[in-house]
This record gives sequence, C-alpha cells and structure tokens, in this order.
Amino acid sequence: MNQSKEQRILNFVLQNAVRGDPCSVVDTIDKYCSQKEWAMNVGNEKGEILDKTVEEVNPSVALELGTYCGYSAVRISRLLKAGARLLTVEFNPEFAAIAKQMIEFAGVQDKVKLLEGPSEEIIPQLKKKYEVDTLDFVFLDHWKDRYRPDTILLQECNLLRKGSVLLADNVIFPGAPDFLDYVRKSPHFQCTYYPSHLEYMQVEDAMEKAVFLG
Ligand SMILES: O=C(NC/C=C/[C@H]1O[C@@H](Sc2ccncc2)[C@H](O)[C@@H]1O)c1cc([N+](=O)[O-])cc(O)c1O
Ligand SMILES: [Mg+2]
Repeated sequence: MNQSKEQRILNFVLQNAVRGDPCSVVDTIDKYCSQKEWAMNVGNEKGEILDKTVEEVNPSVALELGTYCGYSAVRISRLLKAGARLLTVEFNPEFAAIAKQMIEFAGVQDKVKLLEGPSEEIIPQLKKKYEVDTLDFVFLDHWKDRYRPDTILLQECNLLRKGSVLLADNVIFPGAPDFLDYVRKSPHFQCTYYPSHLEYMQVEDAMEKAVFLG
C-alpha cells in the first residue's frame, strides 16, 4: 500500500534529522516541504511569529488545536521552561500516529501530551480529565471553521484567564473570517494582526493574536 505524504515526511525526518534535536526536526520538515512536497505545517516564517509569542508568554500550560505531523508541537515545546507542558489535540488517527513518532524522535515527549479526538470533545475535558486550571497559551491551527466555536467553548469552560494568549494561524489563507470578526468585536479580547505568508509559498497569509482580558 503506497505511503501517505505524512509518512514520507516522517521518514525523511527519521533519516535526515538529528534524534533528540527539535531544531533539526523542524528544519528538516521545512526542507522536505519546501523542496519536495508542500504540507500544511505553520512553516518557518510564521513559525518565527509563533516562537516570539511563545517566548513572550513563557506558558506553563499551552494548548494546540490541530497537531497534524507535530511540526508546531515540536516548535512550541522546544521553547517551554522546565515543568511546562503542551497539550496538543488531533482527531485524525493517522496524523496522530505520525505526530507521536515525530515528537518522540525530537525528544520532547516529556513536555507534550497528544490528545486524540475532536477539540469540541476534548476542550470540556481539560479541567477534570487533564488537570488543567487555566491555559496560558493556545495555538489554533485546526479546521478554520472551528476557531470561533472553540474560542467560545474555551471561555464557557473557564479555561482562559486575564492575559491568556490565543494565536491563530491562517487568518487570511485559507482564512478564518468569523473568528477574526468575533475576537476583534469582542470586548474580552485585545487583538494584534501579524501579516506573513503561507508556508513554503509566496501567498499572503497572517496570524492573529487575541489576548483575553477577563
Ligand atoms: O486546512 C488547514 N489546516 C487544517 C488543519 C487540520 C489539522 O487538524 C485536524 S482537524 C481537528 C479537528 C478538531 N480537533 C482537532 C483537530 C486535522 O486532522 C489536521 O491535522 C490549513 C490549510 C492550509 N492551506 O494552505 O490550504 C494552510 C494551513 O496552514 C492550514 O493549517
Ligand atoms: Mg495552518
């Protein structure tokens, strides 16, 4: 049975990156996806915006929605302080299996907990089942029509506190217009727009940061 693109990306990392070195895993995925096969990793240009935001927030508890192959899970967790953790949510079992291997190869498995299932089911379980009090940082990179409902769900589940930071990928391409409209009009969020480009392409894209005001 021929391999999936995601399996080819993982194999390229296993054969070309340095085990235990998250930066080499990130760079190797970028090399493969810019030279051989495009894939929907956040990429290096938007990845640097992600890095700066994670460093600014320095989260103890971070959530990622949409793990895919684990590129941003590795990218985020490499910056986390000792004892901090990233919960990442993926509902496609094939992608979850790839991401698990990617995270373990990068050596960040002690910082990352991969939760398999849809965000709308997992978010309401975070407090009781995953011992979360509130989230310091949330990276949204899953289905674009889930950004707005999941942001509302995070608020309803009291998972955001004054200063919690949401960072959303792809607010221009493929776009998340209802999310942008919601957070920009809401009195509970202070928003910042970061123009950038679609990963590995010369196509306009952007990220939106939304800080919860309580
Ligand atoms: O569609 C995009 N991303 C959707 C991502 C989806 C990821 O999240 C889950 S869905 C899910 C659902 C519920 N809960 C958790 C995960 C999918 O299994 C996939 O792993 C996308 C598309 C482009 N593009 O150029 O077309 C560029 C990008 O950067 C993108 O992020
Ligand atoms: Mg994306």
